[in-house]
Amino acid sequence: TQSTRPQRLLGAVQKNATRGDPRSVVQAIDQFCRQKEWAMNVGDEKGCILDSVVSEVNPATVLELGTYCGYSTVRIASLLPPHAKLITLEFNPDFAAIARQVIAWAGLEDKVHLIEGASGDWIPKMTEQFGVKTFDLVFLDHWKDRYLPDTMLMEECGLLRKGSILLADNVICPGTPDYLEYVRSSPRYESQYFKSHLEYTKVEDGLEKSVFLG
Ligand SMILES: CCc1ncnc2c1ncn2[C@@H]1O[C@H](/C=C/CNC(=O)c2cc(-c3ccc(F)cc3)cc(O)c2O)[C@@H](O)[C@H]1O
Ligand SMILES: [Mg+2]
Repeated sequence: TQSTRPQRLLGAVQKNATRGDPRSVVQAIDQFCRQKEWAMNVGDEKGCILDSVVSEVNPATVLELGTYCGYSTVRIASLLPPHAKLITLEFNPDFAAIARQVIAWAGLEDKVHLIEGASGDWIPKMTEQFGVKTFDLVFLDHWKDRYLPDTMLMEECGLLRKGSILLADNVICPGTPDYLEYVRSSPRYESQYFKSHLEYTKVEDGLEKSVFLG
C-alpha cells in the first residue's frame, strides 16, 4: 500500500537524523521538504523567528495548536528550560502517530504532552486535566479559521495572563484575516508582524506576535 507524506517524512528523520539530537531532526525534515516533498512545517526561515521568540519568552508553559508531524514541537521543546511543559494538540490520529515518533527520535518525549483531540474540546480542560493555570506562550499553526475562535476561547477560559505571548504562523499565506484584524485592533493586544517567507518557498508569509495585555 502507498505510504503517506508524513510517513515518508518520518522515514527521512529515521534515516538521516541522530537519535536524541533535536537539531539533526529539524535539519533532516527541512532537507526532505526542500529536496523531496514540500510539507506544511513552519520551516527553517520562520523557524528561526520562532526560536528567537521562544528563547526570549523562556516559557514554563507552552501550548501548540496543530502538531502535524511535530517539526515545530521539536524546535520549541529543544529550547525549553528543565521542567517546562509543552502541550500540543492534534486531532488527526495518523499525524499524531507520526509526530509522537518524530518527538521520540529527538529525545524530547519528557518535555512534550501530545494530546489527540480538537482544540475546542481540550482548551476548556487544560486546567482540570493538566493543572495549567495560564500559558506563557501559544503557537498557533492549525486550521487558519480556528485561530480566532480558539484565541477567544483561551481568553474566556482564563488561560492567558498579562504578558502571555501568542505567536501565529501563516498570517499572510494561507492567511488568517479575521484573527489578524482582531489582535491588531483589540486594545487587549500589542501585535508585531515578523515578515518572512512561506516555508521552503519565496512566497511572502510571516508570523504575528501578540502580547496579551490582560
Ligand atoms: C479543529 C481544531 C484543531 N484541533 C486540533 N488539531 C487541528 C485542528 N485543526 C487542524 N488541526 C491539525 O493541525 C494541522 C493543520 C494545519 C493547517 N495548516 C495549514 O493549512 C498550512 C497551510 C500552508 C500552505 C498550504 C498550501 C499553500 F499553497 C500555501 C501554504 C502552510 C502552512 O504553514 C500551514 O500551517 C493538521 O495536523 C491538523 O490535523
Ligand atoms: Mg503553518
